[in-house]
Amino acid sequence: MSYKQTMALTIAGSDSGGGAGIQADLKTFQELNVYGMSAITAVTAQNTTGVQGVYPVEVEGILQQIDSIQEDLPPHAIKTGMLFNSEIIEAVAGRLKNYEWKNIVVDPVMIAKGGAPLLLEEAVNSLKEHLLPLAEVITPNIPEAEVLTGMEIKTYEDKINAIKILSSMGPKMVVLKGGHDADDEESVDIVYDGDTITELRTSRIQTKNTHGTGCTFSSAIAAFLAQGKAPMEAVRLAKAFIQAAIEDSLDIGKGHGPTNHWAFNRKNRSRENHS
Ligand SMILES: Nc1ncnc2c1ncn2[C@@H]1O[C@H](COP(=O)(O)OP(=O)(O)O)[C@@H](O)[C@H]1O
Ligand SMILES: Cc1ncc(COP(=O)(O)O)c(N)n1
Repeated sequence: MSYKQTMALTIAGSDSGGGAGIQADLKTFQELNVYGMSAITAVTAQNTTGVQGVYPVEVEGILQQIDSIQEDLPPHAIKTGMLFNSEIIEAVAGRLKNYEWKNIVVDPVMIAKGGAPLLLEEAVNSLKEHLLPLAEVITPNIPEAEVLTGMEIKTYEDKINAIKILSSMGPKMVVLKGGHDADDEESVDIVYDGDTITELRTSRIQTKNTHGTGCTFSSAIAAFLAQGKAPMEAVRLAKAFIQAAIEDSLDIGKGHGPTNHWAFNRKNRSRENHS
């Protein structure tokens, strides 16, 4: 019997603690029945309390990983996470363009939850100029959207203005994530496809265990795109995936524990068993 295996690639940094970065991405792909591949851009020494070290991989080594994948295992979707500096961003963007890869999700990772920089300041313009225009979906959180647009985002009106500026930078869809609005009773992600604004609302879960939420969310979007879902549907499903993963987050480590990648399937299975 022939079976089309869906495949996705993450181009991102490694989190030794397993909760964010490449590790979160591969766990998400696996849970969503998507064969996961990785091109590692940087190795971080990291755990739930913070980032203890950052070691970028040489650009040649990053490109070789991408070339090896393209030659033998072309992906149906790609997600980018931590890219660290402008040299890496421009090299990766060059390959994405040359290989004409579709279904690119760009998570513009800048700062780890504990405050450690995962992107150098000098790299912000490269991100805007070279990577955002290639994206099907970008997923900035509010601080990242402030850096990318150069504006302060406080009110709902600010969010809508920022989304429109981000959209003018070239991605087909912008998802402005609401995880950082700690006072809000809901976690509201605002989606803009260049035409319509859609709000995705879920109840805010009171937990300190949110390490890797952004990585997990963006890789879930990539997995659903790889499966052939339309972008809006992929974002809606990813929001359900991350909600379940935070609801059931893992209270491990001394700091911000990771989300639970099994939770979405477990929830769906128990729903099926009860119907
Ligand atoms: N406490 C929470 N309760 C419910 N959803 C959350 C919570 N924190 C984050 N999210 C969701 O997780 C996803 C990632 O958002 P966010 O935490 O803002 O990203 P990042 O990790 O990049 O800062 C978004 O869909 C957001 O709405
Ligand atoms: C290697 C790596 N990449 C990304 C993040 C951001 O994590 P989050 O999803 O919590 O914003 C991280 N902490 N480490």
